[in-house]
Amino acid sequence: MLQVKNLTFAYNHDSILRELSFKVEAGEHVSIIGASGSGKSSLLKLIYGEFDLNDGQIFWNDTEILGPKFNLVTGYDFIKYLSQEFDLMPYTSVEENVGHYLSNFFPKEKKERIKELLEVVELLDVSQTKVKLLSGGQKQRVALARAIAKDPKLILLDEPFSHIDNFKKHTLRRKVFNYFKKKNITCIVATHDKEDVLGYSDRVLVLLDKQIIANNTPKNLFKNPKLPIIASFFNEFNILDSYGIVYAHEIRVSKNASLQAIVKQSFFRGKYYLIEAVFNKESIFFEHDSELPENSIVNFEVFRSQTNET
Ligand SMILES: Nc1ncnc2c1ncn2[C@@H]1O[C@H](COP(=O)(O)OP(=O)(O)OP(=O)(O)O)[C@@H](O)[C@H]1O
Repeated sequence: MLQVKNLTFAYNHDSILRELSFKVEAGEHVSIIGASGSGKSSLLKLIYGEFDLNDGQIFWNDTEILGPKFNLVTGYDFIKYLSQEFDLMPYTSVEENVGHYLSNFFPKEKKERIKELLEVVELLDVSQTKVKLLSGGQKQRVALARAIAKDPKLILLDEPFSHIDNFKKHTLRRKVFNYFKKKNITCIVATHDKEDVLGYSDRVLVLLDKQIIANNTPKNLFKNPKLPIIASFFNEFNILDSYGIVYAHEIRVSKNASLQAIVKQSFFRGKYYLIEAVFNKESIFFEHDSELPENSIVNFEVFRSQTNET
């Protein structure tokens, strides 16, 4: 189990993270979300032991994670950290990069393991290619395979699929996250992408103003977003008097409804249109199954299909 106790950290004078405390159970999948600059990457680096804390402690079971003041070599064998820069060996092949930390004593097993890893990240076809010739997305997948090569106990991923195209992203994400669950690898992911969270994360930590302002399941956060920053992670939303935060999918056009708005624009979104309309002199957004004519008046109501939980 990972335990973060009262962590405070500053790069310079002002702290960027203040008195953070949380636990992550073995095998759990936790996401860290928050605006750009809220400290997600820094928190992962601190858990990895890359910096010294100003205050507080981090433990993996009984081992205290210590920074460079106490360790000559950064990091611990049982933790892998995949940063946004991939840190690969450009002039060697994909296979050699992935096998870099694997023992050479058992060449047959090593080869099989590399094959298994390249299957997970879908790179078998470029196994002999030099890394410098790969695209950004392919490099990210090599880095991912290398990070999981020795089955760490804890893996820290910083926006792990950010460079990967949408064709691959869905299957890759499924394969990688399922692999962690199967191997009971604890995983902490800093992400801006709700697709990394929904359906995969057991819990989400929300960073705001240097602190964790929510620590809950994706379902509870989605159903009951207490703050705009949480709602905005999941969908377009509005703040309406007497309702509070209302997602775009919680507004329904209905002839007999009492609220009225004037349509400004319809945006095609695939399965639906996102409609921008003016209500009480402010823009509101809602989902609708067809385009609506500009300047038409629509009656709408707020409906919430799910009961909110805390
Ligand atoms: N090496 C550094 N030295 C000084 N300040 C830094 C350093 N790295 C990050 N910061 C600052 O710390 C704060 C948190 O940065 P961090 O990269 O952890 O945020 P983030 O939430 O991961 O952002 P993003 O989502 O854009 O990756 C920012 O104000 C950033 O400018």
